[in-house]
Amino acid sequence: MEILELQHVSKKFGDRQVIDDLSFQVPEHSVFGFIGKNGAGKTTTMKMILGFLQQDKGDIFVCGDKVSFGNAKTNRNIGYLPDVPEFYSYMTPKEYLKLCGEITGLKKEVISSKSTELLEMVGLNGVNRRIKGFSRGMKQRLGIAQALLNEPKLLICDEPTSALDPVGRKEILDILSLAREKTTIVFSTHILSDVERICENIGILDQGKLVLEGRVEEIRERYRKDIIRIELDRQYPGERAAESLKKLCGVAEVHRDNHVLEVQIQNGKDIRKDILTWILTEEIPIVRYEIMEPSLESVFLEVV
Ligand SMILES: Nc1ncnc2c1ncn2[C@@H]1O[C@H](COP(=O)(O)OP(=O)(O)OP(=O)(O)O)[C@@H](O)[C@H]1O
Repeated sequence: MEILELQHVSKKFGDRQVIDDLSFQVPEHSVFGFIGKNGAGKTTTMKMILGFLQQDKGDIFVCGDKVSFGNAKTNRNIGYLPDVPEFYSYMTPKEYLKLCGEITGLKKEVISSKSTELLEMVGLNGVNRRIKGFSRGMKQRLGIAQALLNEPKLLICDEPTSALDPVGRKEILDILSLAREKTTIVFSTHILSDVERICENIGILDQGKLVLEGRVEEIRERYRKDIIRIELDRQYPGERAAESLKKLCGVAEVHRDNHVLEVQIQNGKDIRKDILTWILTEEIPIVRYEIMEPSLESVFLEVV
């Protein structure tokens, strides 16, 4: 089942077309990376999904129900983590979750057990300090616990890792990986290594249009460039190896950076075995032989 579906959504601010005929679907229990440069339209899209902003054209469905501007009905299925979550800073995490649970009408026992479970999950159980002294990472973790309190079917996170250091980012990504067992996650970002770590599906937004969408594995396969990287022993003359490789049938180009050769293979040819045979027959001393996978970063730079 699709938890989120956008159909031909468009939005203008004044004369500026910020979202342009945007359509995508997010299947249940997946993590969808919504990628785009600053100003690409990610936050605008999230606000329309939450019914905070009205689109000019198109429809949005959450768990099959149509989102209508200003009506919070579909938001009962959504947990939202804004990029900079705000809290009552004089409260402790437990007090804050209790307040949130009471506002949304959860039963006392449910609030207590869910708070303990979620604070445990985000590594804040037993932290009885006021939120005021929390680091950014701790605030993001508490924000995730709060967003999951109502057991939403969809968790929307707006740039949850952008302001964090590598340790804080890893903590958030680990927590989101755990949360995906209970919910479906859409998270916006421009940090592509984060996406590679936890997303099955991505959509790349550029100037309000979705320029690429699909499963990460399939996209990598589609953008594979058939490059083989060979690292030679430093004693061996790299130039001689490069010249010899260029003569091999099926090699399109050889780029050399000192003792590292990058071999571009002609389209559609599979000469991996021939290169290995060449290494053996020419007695080329190698340190490493690697078939290069395209990174999402290189794909991103190619499509935007
Ligand atoms: N209320 C508004 N009125 C006018 N223009 C707006 C409004 N909100 C956003 N914009 C413009 O729309 C464009 C998309 O903004 P949006 O915040 O959706 O981008 P984003 O992808 O989330 O970027 P960032 O990563 O910087 O948050 C930007 O050019 C922004 O200046």
